[in-house]
Amino acid sequence: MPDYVLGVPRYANTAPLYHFLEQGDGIAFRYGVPTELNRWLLEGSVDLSLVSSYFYLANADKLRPLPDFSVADLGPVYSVNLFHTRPWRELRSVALTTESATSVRLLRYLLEADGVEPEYTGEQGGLELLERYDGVLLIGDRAIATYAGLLERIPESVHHIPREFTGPQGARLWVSDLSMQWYERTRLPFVFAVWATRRDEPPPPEVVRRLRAARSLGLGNLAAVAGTEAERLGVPERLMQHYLWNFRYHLEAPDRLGLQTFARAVGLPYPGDYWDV
Ligand SMILES: C=C(O[C@@H]1C=C(C(=O)O)C=C[C@H]1O)C(=O)O
Repeated sequence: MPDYVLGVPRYANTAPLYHFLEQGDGIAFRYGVPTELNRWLLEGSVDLSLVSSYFYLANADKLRPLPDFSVADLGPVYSVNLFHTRPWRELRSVALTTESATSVRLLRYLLEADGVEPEYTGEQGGLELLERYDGVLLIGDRAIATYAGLLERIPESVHHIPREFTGPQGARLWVSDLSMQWYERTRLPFVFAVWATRRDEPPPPEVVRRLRAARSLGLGNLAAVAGTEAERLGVPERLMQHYLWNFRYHLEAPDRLGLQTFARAVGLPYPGDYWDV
């Protein structure tokens, strides 16, 4: 039998889900950025994948999620950030990460809601893009590493997260956390990703059992996961721990409501049907 292929973004924020999942015994991983994984799942080159929530919603006629897995947050996420050198309401040009489907759509929604309509350009890169754009949207490892690089010291509490910095050439640099903005508008969690399969290919229960066991181990040993990821990214371990314990990995009722509210916000249907597994 060929291996059952899991699509995994190699991001610190997903590591608690797969750090303790062994490849082998019928399971293989394929790593990619979310936009690649989205495509691979539809094309059939992965079988069960973490996919961008927006991509799932836009393709809900073809995809179906697991009932109890998410990459979500209530309030700040720290790694889905618009870094900008002009105030939010005065943005004219924004460079968008090409790694994400969800955060790109979320940013557009949030800016439109405030009557802001900059020109958007897909770009790969980091803060150096601010030489050419008023803002740059980053997600995942690049976003958390960039944010960590700006911090002078590690905040002691989630209530003390600096949002204003001095950027290149002494200019003001703002960091807008999109999940926090979503929370301020809706008071709901924001779901960034779900595990999904194609609708005609139910997930094998044994694979789901192994995923759940791996998540239990990952969350139960978060310090170990954070240590590995902090070293990989070169960010302080305490910051990585703080970052990871803030995620919601279980797609609970408030997360589903957040997902449904996001669907409505962007004009997509919310099927709300999950695998019974
Ligand atoms: C919160 C994040 O979650 C990720 C964001 C995704 C997206 O925007 O498409 C997809 C997978 C998640 O792991 C992040 O990477 O910062």
